[in-house]
Amino acid sequence: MHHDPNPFDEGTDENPFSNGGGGGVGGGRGGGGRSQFGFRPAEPVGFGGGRGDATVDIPLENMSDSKGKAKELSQWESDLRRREADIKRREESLRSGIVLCLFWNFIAVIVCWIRGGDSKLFFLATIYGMLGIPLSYLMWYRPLYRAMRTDSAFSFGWFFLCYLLHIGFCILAAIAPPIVFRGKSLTGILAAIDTFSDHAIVGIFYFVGFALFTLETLVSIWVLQSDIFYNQYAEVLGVSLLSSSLQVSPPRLEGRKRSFTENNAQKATMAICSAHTITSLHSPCTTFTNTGFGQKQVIFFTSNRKGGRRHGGARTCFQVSCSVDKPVVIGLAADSGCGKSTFMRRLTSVFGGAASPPKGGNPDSNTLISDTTTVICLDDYHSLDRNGRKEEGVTALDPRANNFDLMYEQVKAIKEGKAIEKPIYNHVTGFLDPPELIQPPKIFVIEGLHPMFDERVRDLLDFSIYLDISDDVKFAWKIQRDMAERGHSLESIKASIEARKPDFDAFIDPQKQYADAVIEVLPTQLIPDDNEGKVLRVKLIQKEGVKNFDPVYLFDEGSSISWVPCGRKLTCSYPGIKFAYGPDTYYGHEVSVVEMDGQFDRLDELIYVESHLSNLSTKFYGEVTQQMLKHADFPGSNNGTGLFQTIIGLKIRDLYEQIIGERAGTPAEAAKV
Ligand SMILES: Nc1ncnc2c1ncn2[C@@H]1O[C@H](COP(=O)(O)OP(=O)(O)OP(=O)(O)O)[C@@H](O)[C@H]1O
Ligand SMILES: O=C(CO)[C@H](O)[C@H](O)COP(=O)(O)O
Repeated sequence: MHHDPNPFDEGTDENPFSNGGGGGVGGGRGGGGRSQFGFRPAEPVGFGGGRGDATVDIPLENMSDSKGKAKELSQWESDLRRREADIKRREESLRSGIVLCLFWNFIAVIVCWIRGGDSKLFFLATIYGMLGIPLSYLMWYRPLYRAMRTDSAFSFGWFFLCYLLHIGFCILAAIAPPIVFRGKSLTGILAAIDTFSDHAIVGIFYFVGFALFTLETLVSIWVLQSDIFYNQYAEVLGVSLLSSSLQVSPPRLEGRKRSFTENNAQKATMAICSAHTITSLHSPCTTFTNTGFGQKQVIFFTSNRKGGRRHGGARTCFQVSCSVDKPVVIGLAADSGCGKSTFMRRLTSVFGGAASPPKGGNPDSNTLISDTTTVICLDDYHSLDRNGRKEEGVTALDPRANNFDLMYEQVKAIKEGKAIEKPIYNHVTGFLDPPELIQPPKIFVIEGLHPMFDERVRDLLDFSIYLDISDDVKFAWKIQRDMAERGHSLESIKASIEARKPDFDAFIDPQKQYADAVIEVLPTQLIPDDNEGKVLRVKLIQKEGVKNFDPVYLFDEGSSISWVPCGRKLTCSYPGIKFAYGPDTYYGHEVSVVEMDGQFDRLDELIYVESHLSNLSTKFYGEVTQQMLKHADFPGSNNGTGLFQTIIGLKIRDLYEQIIGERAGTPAEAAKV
């Protein structure tokens, strides 16, 4: 009999090995309909009963990688220092210029006085010189210097006003209108013409003075109006605002540089910056800050050599949006030996890197760091070491053996972008080792027994996952690992599982009600009375209504579906593969459940299954299959555990990108990793 179990696909053969066949799309959402697919009380998901200005943004690059970010900021600062030196040099030449002008004015007036001019001219020229030279220092050179050193807008404003007065005086001197003593106290053009007709020598002195004042005027105006000057200053201002928004002190460039580049992790607060090019009709690019998002964000436009190009009247500027780096925090709960490490390896791989323990640190550290993620193990918050637990007669699962206050304080600190000194529980010795320094990453994962146990810690999580491994499967996995890899006897493994069971039920298992996604691993239903535990039935239980998380679905969102993909497009050997999808309730929450029972024969054919799943948050067609093939040797790659762990990894990447996009006030696209 041919029965097409997939109503949406032509030519899919029935799975000759499946127990009961596919059955097509479940009819209706009534009890009978769903129980058919394993979503009903007969086989509850578990579940606690009941139901349920003309700008165009062009993403240029993302600087939120912490190493890239530090490098970028360090390059930025050295560029800034160079530009600051440029501004200072220019201002120094201008001040030397006015000193020269006034000195020459003094000489020229003395020559004029000697050639029969009025002695009062000499006194006036002396006053100009004596006042002008110190005033230029006090009124604009020093304010500029101060503005650069203290980032004070007031100093900058004062400098600007005095600088305009300086330019005004230079113009007046270069013209020398015949107001006082026929203007001869200043060596401007009118006085030069006047004196030249009387005494050619004096006239020449005056003409030179006129040339000097004119040059000083022109250079001063050029410097002031120059885009470079303006934007350099804007940049000085912008970076100082950025630095102050990051609470970096002292507010000197040297101080900032130290903070950003010397890995002074305890004090420095990191920023996530997204750089975009923006085509702006404003010219030049303007500087502004946006102190939204809890006073922690600064956005400014700036032009530089790379970004300050003009395109048909519009200017391409850099827009740099920075927000204080508050890592996205993920919680992963599971009992020991339930696949947390395997899941973490899959997650890290989704972000394109491998994780390793902190370099040069404790070789028994439980922490894994990659470019994007830092995974800490909550075992490090055991307050009692192995002996301590023995003496007190408590297991590691008992809250009394764990320091939740410290866990909360430290997860909170990381979430605020601060580094922490986290303790280490040494699984080799059973002692608590000296702490290790943990820097805030992009994604901070807390994995272990209790990530959702303490309400304060739970509230810090942006997303939470629970790996729910049924007792039989857990037992099989534990035996496999602890006997083969850790040399434990079968009896000791059994005894350990039994001893932990009451505390597991009391303190670990209840956390699954808080999880945004649960991966539930059960024995297969495809083999009647299976007791081998090799073939698994795995459910991905996804909470509805979680911010930045759109549940994955099969075929048709919200419907109930049972699907046997085996046939022409997917090779299956006994006992075949069966998928199901449908809505349900889980601890009173609306959930969507995707289920896979069985295992893949050929991983490359997974693309066929992938193409029928939606909302996968992949970046390209086939990414799930690619990830699975990449890690074909990881435990669970041939079944739903690997598939759903990979999918959750992609969803976490998507969630991260959305959160960062929101925080930086830029399109989520900009935060893509
Ligand atoms: N999806 C899977 N399919 C089959 N076996 C698995 C799967 N995941 C894990 N295992 C088995 O369980 C063992 C423990 O996995 P893993 O080290 O990832 O768990 P863990 O939760 O990190 O353990 P622990 O907390 O004790 O360090 C693995 O060695 C493997 O034998
Ligand atoms: O449940 C556990 C989580 O990994 C461990 O058993 C607990 O951390 C104690 O470790 P150990 O047995 O090495 O003293």
